[in-house]
Amino acid sequence: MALFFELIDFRHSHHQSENRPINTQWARDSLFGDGFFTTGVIENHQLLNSEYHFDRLESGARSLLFENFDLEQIKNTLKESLKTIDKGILRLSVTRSQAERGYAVSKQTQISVKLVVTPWTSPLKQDCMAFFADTPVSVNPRLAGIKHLNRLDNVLAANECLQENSESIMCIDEQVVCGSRSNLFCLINNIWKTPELDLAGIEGITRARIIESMKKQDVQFAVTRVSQSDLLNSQAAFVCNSLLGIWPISQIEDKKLDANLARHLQSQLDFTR
Ligand SMILES: C=C(O[C@@H]1C=C(C(=O)O)C=C[C@H]1N)C(=O)O
Repeated sequence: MALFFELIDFRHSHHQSENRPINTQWARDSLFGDGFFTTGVIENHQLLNSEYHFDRLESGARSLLFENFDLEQIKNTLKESLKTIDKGILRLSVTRSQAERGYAVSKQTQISVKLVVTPWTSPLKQDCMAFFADTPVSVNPRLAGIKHLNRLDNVLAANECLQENSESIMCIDEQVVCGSRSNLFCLINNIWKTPELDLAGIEGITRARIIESMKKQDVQFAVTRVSQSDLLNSQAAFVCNSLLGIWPISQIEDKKLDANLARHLQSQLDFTR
């Protein structure tokens, strides 16, 4: 496949750096993964669980020091955009560009928001077959929890999945953190445990909604350290994300799990995506 080359020569730009037009600035998403995003389901012209998505965007802007981040403008633009879109999958990405090169964020940055909508695809009918990824999850307490644009560890872990209904479980040494594209819960001694995300991983919207439902329904749960041995010896487990909802795991490595216990929880919580 032919390569696509692009040469950008800023040397003779007549614009002073502070007011260089956006199309001649350094786009920091492609250069450094500088930005954050959210992925959600559009139904009846609405972003499902929108408040959770907006909270995530607010948190990402705060954590990555995106000054002058205007969430209200995003909400209004999204509302207008969805007037012509009744159903689909939304990816909303936020990044910034600037005239100066280098890692440091300049005083004059231009924030840009990209909305990409793709057709809705129903989740798989088969249960999830999970395995421990060879790719470790990236550890950084300052970035833990944020759905930032630096997802190469997830990319490599997702590429380890050889079947459509498989999910690779990303770890820090023996500690389970998340799936390549999901969060994880497992049932141990009748307590649903989900890994703490203080060092790595993404605080998923679906994970947050499940925890809230568990609190309301008085289902025993814990946000805690989960070892690979804990998961292998669990009664049941599932992964979740904004597109999958709850996806029961029927096998982790060569250990069979009771996927019906995850389905029972789903009906107990009356949880839909
Ligand atoms: C990476 C995106 O979204 C995440 C990835 C998946 C996936 O790979 O199936 C699904 C939902 C999100 N956790 C994205 O570009 O939307």
